[in-house]
Amino acid sequence: MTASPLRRSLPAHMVLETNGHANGHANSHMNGNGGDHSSYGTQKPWLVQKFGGTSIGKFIETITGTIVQSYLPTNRVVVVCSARSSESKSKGTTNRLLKAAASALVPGSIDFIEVVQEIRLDHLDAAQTHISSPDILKRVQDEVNQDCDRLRSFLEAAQIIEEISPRSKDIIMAVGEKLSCRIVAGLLEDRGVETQFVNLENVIEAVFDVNCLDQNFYDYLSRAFASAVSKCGHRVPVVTGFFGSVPGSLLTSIGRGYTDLAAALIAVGLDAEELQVWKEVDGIFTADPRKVKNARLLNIITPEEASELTYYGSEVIHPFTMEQVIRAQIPIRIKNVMNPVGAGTIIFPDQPSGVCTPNGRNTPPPSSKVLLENGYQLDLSRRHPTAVTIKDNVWVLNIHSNRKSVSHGFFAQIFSTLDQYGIAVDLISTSEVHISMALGANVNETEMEKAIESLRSIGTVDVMKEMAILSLVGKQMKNMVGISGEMFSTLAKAGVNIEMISQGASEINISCVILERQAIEAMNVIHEALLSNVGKIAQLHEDL
Ligand SMILES: Nc1ncnc2c1ncn2[C@@H]1O[C@H](COP(=O)(O)OP(=O)(O)O)[C@@H](O)[C@H]1O
Ligand SMILES: N[C@@H](CC(=O)OP(=O)(O)O)C(=O)O
Repeated sequence: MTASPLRRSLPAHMVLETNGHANGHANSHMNGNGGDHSSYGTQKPWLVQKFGGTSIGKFIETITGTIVQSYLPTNRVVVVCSARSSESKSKGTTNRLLKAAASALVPGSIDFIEVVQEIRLDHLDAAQTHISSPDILKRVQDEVNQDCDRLRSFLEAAQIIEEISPRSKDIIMAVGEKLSCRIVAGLLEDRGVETQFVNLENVIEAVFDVNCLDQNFYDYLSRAFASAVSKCGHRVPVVTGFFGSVPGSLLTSIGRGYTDLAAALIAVGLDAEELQVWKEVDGIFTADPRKVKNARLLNIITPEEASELTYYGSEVIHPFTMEQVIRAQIPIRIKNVMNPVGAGTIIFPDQPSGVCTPNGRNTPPPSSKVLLENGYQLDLSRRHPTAVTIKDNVWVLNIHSNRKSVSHGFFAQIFSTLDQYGIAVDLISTSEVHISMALGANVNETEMEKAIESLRSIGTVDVMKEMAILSLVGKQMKNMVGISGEMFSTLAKAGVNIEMISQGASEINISCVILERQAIEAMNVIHEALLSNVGKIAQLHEDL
């Protein structure tokens, strides 16, 4: 066990040396006394902590006064910040910045000036409220004012040229993470922790093809990020979760929630012992705890399960995060800023022993065993589903081919049309002349209508809106005879009409499309039947 009150020990193999191969370039700025490259603490393992925007907005005192500090005796901590949201993400700084960008494009509009001022005041107010040292406060205020002045000039220039490219939008969005880091670093300094502000905005120097954001790209990023972070010496790096310049733009290529990925890549580059994603929920539950009263906290979950859950509605962590960290065999732990002593949920692979990691290291035996030996009460061998999730706001498209002959080319035409309008398909079910697709309606409605119009040249198209995808996820489900039968008969008994079924594309997920208005009820009955009494369910499958 380590000295920290908040964490339990991790397997010895996860305590690793500092990365020696980082070769990226950092645009880091000194905060305070400058960098110290002394060897202080170099033996301590790296721990990467990512804090979401609403956590920084609401719980900055706990983060800077308790959470970060409690790990300093045992770890070299890296703090990665999202843009602040003082109420909810929808009213947060990133959304305000995107609103300002849109308003700057309206000729003659001065709304963006007001938005910049709101952002400025929000951050100045946070600094004033929480920082007691006049010197530190003055420095943070100057930094906030400078960032906001630059932002305003940038938006004014954009209005003159009447253009905001995807790259410019990224530059605008980056201000959110910079301001957030200024405040967090200032508060930590105020509480006696030496910090260094690290801006990842200009770290990517190599040119990558937008169509080729492959593993080489992510490996490059993790090296570059680690290089920037490891220049901080004994200071705690406070790192912008924004990183640029991603080919095709960060917003388009990675999407919102990119800070999780930044933290994951830093953890990989530093060979960290753990990546902690701090949220306002105790971890990953058997169902959304806001919607299912009896949802249980899961102490461990595999990355595959976590990915399925995030893609299908339980967006606890950005889906790209898992693969990167897991490739490097680094556990991810979801923890709650409102309950820092809680163990959280650990996301960790259950690969067989002796698997070689990409850097050639021979990994020790499977995680659950190793973790158990080290004091965790974890078990990945559950013989019941792991969780149920719903994704709302889904559209279903049923297309019936108007061809009278063989159907080749039918699917190709459909997918090229969807591609043209940037529409992603969540679920699919087909016959030779018929296709049903569930589409996550995060797409632009106008684009969707245009795509549907275009698809009508291929066949008859029926559209159903206000649908939801219900997914039952579990690593062990492939071995559970009759589980889909139980799922669908449970739904039938509750009077839930099933529009479409998809099973088999992923061995660990059974999904169906239902009416959105029945989604919460459906999730609750499935939870009650298949996830509440897990002892009984396991026994049932043992008997089968
Ligand atoms: N299976 C699940 N386990 C935990 N949280 C879930 C799950 N499904 C959905 N959620 C929701 O995801 C949200 C994630 O936590 P939160 O920190 O509040 O989000 P954000 O970082 O987006 O502000 C929670 O509000 C929770 O209700
Ligand atoms: N600020 C960004 C990045 C992010 O990761 O946010 P959060 O960690 O609060 O989900 C966004 O709003 O998308």
